[in-house]
Amino acid sequence: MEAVLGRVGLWFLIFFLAIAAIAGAKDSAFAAHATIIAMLAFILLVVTAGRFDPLAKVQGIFRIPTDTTRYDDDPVRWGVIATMFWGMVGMLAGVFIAIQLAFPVLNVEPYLNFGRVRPLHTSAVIFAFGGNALIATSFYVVQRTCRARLALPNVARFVFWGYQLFIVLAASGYLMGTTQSREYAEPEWYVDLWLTIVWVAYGAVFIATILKRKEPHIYVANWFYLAFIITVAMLHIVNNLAIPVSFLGSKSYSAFAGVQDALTQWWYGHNAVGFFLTAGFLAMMYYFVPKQAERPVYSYRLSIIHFWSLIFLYIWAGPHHLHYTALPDWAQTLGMVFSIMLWMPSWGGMINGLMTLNGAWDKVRTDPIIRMMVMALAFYGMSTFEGPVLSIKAVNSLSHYTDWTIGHVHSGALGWNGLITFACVYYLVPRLWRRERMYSLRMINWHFWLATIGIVFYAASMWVAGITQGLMWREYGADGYLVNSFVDTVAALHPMYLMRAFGGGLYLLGGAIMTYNVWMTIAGRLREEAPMTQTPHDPEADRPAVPALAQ
Ligand code: HEM
Ligand code: HEM
Ligand SMILES: [Cu+2]
Repeated sequence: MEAVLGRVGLWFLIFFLAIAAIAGAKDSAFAAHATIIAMLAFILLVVTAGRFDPLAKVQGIFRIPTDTTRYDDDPVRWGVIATMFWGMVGMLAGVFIAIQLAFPVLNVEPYLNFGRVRPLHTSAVIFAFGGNALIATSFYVVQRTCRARLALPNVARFVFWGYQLFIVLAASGYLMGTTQSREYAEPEWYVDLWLTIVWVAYGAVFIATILKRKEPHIYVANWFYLAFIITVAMLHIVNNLAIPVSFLGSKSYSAFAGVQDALTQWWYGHNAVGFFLTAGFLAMMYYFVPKQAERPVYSYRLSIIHFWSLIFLYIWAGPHHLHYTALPDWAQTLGMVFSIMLWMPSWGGMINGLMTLNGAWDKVRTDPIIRMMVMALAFYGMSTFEGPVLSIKAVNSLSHYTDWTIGHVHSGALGWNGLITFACVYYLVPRLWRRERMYSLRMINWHFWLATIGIVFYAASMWVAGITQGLMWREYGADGYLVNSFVDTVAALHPMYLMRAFGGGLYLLGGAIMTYNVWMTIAGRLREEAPMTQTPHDPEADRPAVPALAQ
């Protein structure tokens, strides 16, 4: 009873403070966010006071089995559902902005213009889709590899819900036009503070679980998760150092200015790629690829070597985003050199993943989940080859500001992050909901092909678009004047933008098939379908020869 009263008091306090914040708000976005908090606190207040358990309802709708195993998997199940949900939102936003670039009339002012939906897309896919996948898989993996139940179970639940609140505040903020204008870190100061609290809690749960492990060894996947959690905390805090104009308004000013600010932003931005989109996803690879292939990791020694070299090199490569800017020349060259060196540890990871399939390569033909993992690793290898090439100053003078960068981003994002996440979800759902297998393996195969063909359309059209742009911008006539105006290049890109939108559409369609497949699996259904392999065989030839002779 006292516990209930205590929680009612807490929600009431938050509700009261939020109402006060609405009353004193300096701008409408801050007031809107305070309203969201007030509504949330009010709902939780009523729910707690009424002793009504909405979580039980949610568990029922998603048929979440009550946990009787030795592992605490509820936050993992919610995380998988959140991954699917935000993935669809983010990809839908991606397709929408892709179509906007082909047909500018679709810029619906003010809420759905390109400038507001673009960060919605990038944050939804990276932080909401990727972030939920990382949190969910890390909670799953750390328990298995440490043979320990999740430490601080209540904090783990706070991490999940707190992170969803962060996503909602960030996304709604973008649509209302509040932004710090820092790429991949657009949310304003109070949303950043909230994320800091959630992230520290996340680190606490993860580290505490490792500390109570019953397995003496710390498996390499946990090293990657740990590097991801700690480094992202550091990046997030430093990049977002800012002074709010008012404690009741959304506007703030960065602690840095000029070229220092630029360098801080790309130290952050580049390492968001290195530690969020790479180290975290390599952790997924190190657990789920060996599991699905039923083979040990190819080389444990290689995993250690490429781990340390990856984290040491990544942190210095940020200046490759600032070639030919006010940044000192030596710093640009430093960024370029470290980027080229990064090729090796990156490929170390890819090789370790691919070679884990040694002796199991036939599974690429028979197992659509393995096939997806192999394609993810192939794209990881491709984008980490392309990256060092783009970092070379001579290449960057052509590629920078063009769609080549966008193509590079998406071969990594769609090919590597997207495909490895899908494969992990396909691995997890039957296990988490205790089903025999996914509802349909053939649908996984469809998803694989739609996604792969979609990426090919995306990357190929952006290479052509980028090089076209780059060459048109630097074309001089005999008179010494530029030949093309900017709008000429825009017109030239139209067909490429249509192809990109088409490719993105295929990728999204694959995601929709996956959502259906996951939904049906959770509902406990199994699709009647022919097996995935139809290797022709002669039944006569299979009959043992000896009994025939004995006749
Ligand atoms: C359905 C698939 C997708 C489509 C159609 C799509 C489309 C787009 C478009 C049109 C842009 C803006 C490009 C520009 O400003 O010229 C963009 C940017 C971006 N997208 Fe996607 N996207 C998709 C999926 C994803 C996924 C799954 C991720 C990450 C996991 C991702 C990460 C990014 C990033 C990081 C940027 C910013 C790139 C930069 O600033 O250089 N996208 N996307
Ligand atoms: C060895 C690894 C890699 C290196 C050296 C590298 C290098 C680069 C370079 C030189 C650029 C262009 C900078 C510019 O001209 O503005 C770039 C952009 C980018 N790369 Fe990579 N890349 C690597 C791997 C990846 C991977 C695996 C991903 C995604 C999963 C990725 C995501 C991005 C993003 C999001 C941008 C665009 C940033 C922006 O301007 O908004 N990179 N990268
Ligand atoms: Cu970079």
